[in-house]
Amino acid sequence: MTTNLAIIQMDIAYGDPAVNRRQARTHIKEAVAKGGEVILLPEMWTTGYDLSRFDEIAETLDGPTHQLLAELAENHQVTIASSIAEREGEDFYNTFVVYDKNGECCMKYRKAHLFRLMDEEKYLKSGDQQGNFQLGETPVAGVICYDIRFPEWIRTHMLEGARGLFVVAEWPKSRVAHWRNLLISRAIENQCFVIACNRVGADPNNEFGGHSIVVDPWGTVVGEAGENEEILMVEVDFSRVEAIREQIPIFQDRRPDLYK
Ligand SMILES: O=C(O)CCC(=O)C(=O)O
Repeated sequence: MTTNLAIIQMDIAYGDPAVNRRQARTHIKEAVAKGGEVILLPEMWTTGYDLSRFDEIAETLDGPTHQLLAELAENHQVTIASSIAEREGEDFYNTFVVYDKNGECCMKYRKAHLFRLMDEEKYLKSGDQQGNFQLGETPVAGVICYDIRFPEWIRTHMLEGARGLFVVAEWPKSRVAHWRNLLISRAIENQCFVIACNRVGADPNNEFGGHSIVVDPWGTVVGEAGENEEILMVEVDFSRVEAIREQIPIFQDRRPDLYK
């Protein structure tokens, strides 16, 4: 059975959640009209990296963005995933959330590796839980941007049985070659689908690179966006993962007695 993915590669209005919610609503409706069943938006798409204003613009998990995502997921019977600037008391997190077809938040993952180059560690707290979840019958996982530089963290999710890795990002244009190579490597070494959404446009500090991408468990790029706004549509068959894991059984051949 196949799944239709819609990856919304959008620009983000810096520090303006109301504008971004309006844009996202339009993009999500277009993604649904194109047949998207699982819809992915970029990292912290409501706020961008306006970290010093998080006191004003980050949301609790029942805030307006969450209400919007729950409403759209339920009304259109789709799954919607992305990360949102989360407020909990006086603390802030970069949090991956997934809304299922019932409009329920079925997964919450707080970014584990904070990215110093963009000052995340000065404003945010890191999470310490994994991002595994179920997409219907298929076990998958979600991580955020810089997390993909930590293969051991991705492998930890794969050892729980994940067959797909969803990645949301605000990855700068200057390192798009790293983005592509890291994502392709994570797909090959874990024999899983990698489904990654980056933003485009610029904020006061960075220009962002786009190139949202879907890589299959053999490491082949099966869909890739350019450097402008677009909705990347890709159909995937998660059962391919089993076939490739049988062909080259790396999970059986691991030597955890030699390494973690
Ligand atoms: O690792 C990188 O080069 C980019 C990471 C990043 O932009 C982030 O985690 O927000």
